[in-house]
Amino acid sequence: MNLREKYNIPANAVITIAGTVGVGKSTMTNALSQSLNFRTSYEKVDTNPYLDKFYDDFEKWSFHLQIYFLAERFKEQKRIFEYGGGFIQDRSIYEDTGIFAKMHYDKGTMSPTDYETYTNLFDAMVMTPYFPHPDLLVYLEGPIDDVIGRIQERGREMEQQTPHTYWQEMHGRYEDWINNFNACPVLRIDINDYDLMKNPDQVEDVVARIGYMLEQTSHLRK
Ligand SMILES: Nc1ncnc2c1ncn2[C@@H]1O[C@H](COP(=O)(O)OP(=O)(O)O)[C@@H](O)[C@H]1O
Ligand SMILES: Nc1ncnc2c1ncn2[C@H]1C[C@H](O)[C@@H](COP(=O)(O)O)O1
Repeated sequence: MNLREKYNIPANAVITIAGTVGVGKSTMTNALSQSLNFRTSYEKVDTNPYLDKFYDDFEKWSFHLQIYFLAERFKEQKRIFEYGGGFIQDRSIYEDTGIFAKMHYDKGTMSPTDYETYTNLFDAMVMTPYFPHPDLLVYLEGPIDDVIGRIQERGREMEQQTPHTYWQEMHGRYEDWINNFNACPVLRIDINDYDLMKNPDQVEDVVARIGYMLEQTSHLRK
């Protein structure tokens, strides 16, 4: 019996992994998709035509980048729907508006007009009864120093050169955001409770918790 069957996880479940930059979403996405035999939906960083420019000049590029991410995530959402689920998604669409766009607007690096245009578009596309929400959002959290350590270790130059205050601000915002998030059920995971790099077998604990959480919230899907 595979782990998906062992922990009663429906074959059509859609599980999204959320959390701040560098916290370990892609690593978790990869581990879960392998153990559940699910498809993946990754954020494509290397082919993003705006990301480098954005880190170089937030003010100039934040609107372009948000529109790009929104289009990419919406296409992915469609793909997940067309396959009928069975996906692990690396980052949720909710973080684009709830964390990134809002933070840049609040900090003055996205203009009020651009922010309004973006949020209008986001709400029209996503906040409708037709938009399928994930069955579960797995939220990865951990101390800011660990997160910054991982960003440095991963080695994306644009992120390494970004001041630590940017990541600290984001980290604080994530805590507030998740405490108020209610679009779908949430499973919170402390990154120091697992080390999937050193002990890949620990993914079974995560799968067990996901199975339990999906069972507890199954009435929401019927
Ligand atoms: N459990 C872990 N322990 C130690 N390092 C980790 C762990 N999970 C991820 N990492 C490392 O942290 C960095 C960021 O991980 P990644 O999965 O790319 O994060 P995200 O997708 O959230 O930005 C990578 O260098 C990765 O190898
Ligand atoms: N919506 C976004 N706005 C700005 N920057 C974003 C957004 N979504 C992702 N990013 C950035 C943050 C990182 O530099 C890369 C990839 O994120 P990661 O958390 O490492 O998967 O894209």
